[in-house]
Amino acid sequence: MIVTLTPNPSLDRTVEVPALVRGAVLRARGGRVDPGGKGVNVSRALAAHGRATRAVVPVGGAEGAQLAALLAPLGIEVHAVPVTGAVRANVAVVEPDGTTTKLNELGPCLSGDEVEALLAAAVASADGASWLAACGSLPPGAPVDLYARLAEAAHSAATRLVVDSSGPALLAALEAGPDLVKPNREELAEAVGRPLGTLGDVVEAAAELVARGAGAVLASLGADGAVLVGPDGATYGESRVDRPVSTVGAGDAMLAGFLAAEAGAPAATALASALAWGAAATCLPGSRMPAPHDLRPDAVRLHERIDPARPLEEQPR
Ligand SMILES: Nc1ncnc2c1ncn2[C@@H]1O[C@H](COP(=O)(O)OP(=O)(O)OP(=O)(O)O)[C@@H](O)[C@H]1O
Ligand SMILES: O=P(O)(O)OC[C@@]1(O)O[C@H](CO)[C@@H](O)[C@@H]1O
Repeated sequence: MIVTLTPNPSLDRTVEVPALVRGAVLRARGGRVDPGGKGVNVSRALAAHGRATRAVVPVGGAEGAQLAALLAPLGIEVHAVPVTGAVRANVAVVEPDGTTTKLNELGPCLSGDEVEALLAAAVASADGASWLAACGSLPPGAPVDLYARLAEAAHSAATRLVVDSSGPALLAALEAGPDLVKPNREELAEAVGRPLGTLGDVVEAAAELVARGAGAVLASLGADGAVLVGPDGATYGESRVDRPVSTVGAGDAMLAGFLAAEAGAPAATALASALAWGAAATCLPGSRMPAPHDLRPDAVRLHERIDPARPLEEQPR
């Protein structure tokens, strides 16, 4: 069983437009609504592969009811923690070349009691699980050390903790010694306080997070692939996709692929699985999560040695 905690889930509305024009009224050509939030997506990807997963989420308002309704048929055990505020609605505006602009709401303000109820639900759910994946931004009202507070409970239940977050929540979690963190390039750069222009920069930054408390770092690099840095060194691979349809949730699919393969597997096998799931997600609309028939193991290439001077693609500003 893999348990996910998404303290700030969302209804993800994807809107397709001919071109994004500031200040204009844009008529959508198509769209879709997905249940969202990073941990929810990890659970969706695992469930699409027939893996047992439980998603712990706060649920409130009409959006919360819709989120629960969208999750109900997916084969995910949902542990809904009732909250007063409404679950947020995030919008992704997609242009024909796949360029995606995301508008993420702040999320509802949780009361102290609601935060404690969410933490208690995550701790109880994680008992006996192989992994607890604590993912995404924290809603207003949640303390910055929310993920850090999970570490002790997870470890005393012999459950491994992976944290996929950014900014102060990621920094606070590092100090608590999570087994794994999954920053993307921007989040890793922010955590070490310097830009990352080459693969060597990424490996160095990931090693710094290991030195600061993480058991291992799975750094996702968009079109440049991913690096896994742990006690046994660094492994690098990439997954080439000709025309990505939507990269929203690709990092979540990738983390799910890693966790699904990880039990007892060598680091390279888990990384290859992560890359195959991540690449598959980029070929699907909105934040649709890949099923086994969507996987693209042929797109994955693991590198025997890492070229530290290899430049990374220009990062969009
Ligand atoms: N343009 C692309 N071409 C090929 N693979 C991609 C591309 N973008 C993403 N991927 C795959 O998806 C993985 C995750 O991508 P990325 O680093 O963008 O994650 P992320 O920023 O955490 O995404 P999100 O927050 O939307 O889930 C990459 O490591 C790679 O395997
Ligand atoms: O605002 P956060 O919590 O950082 O990210 C939320 C989000 O952008 O992440 C997922 C894609 O990874 C989407 O389902 C969701 O809308």
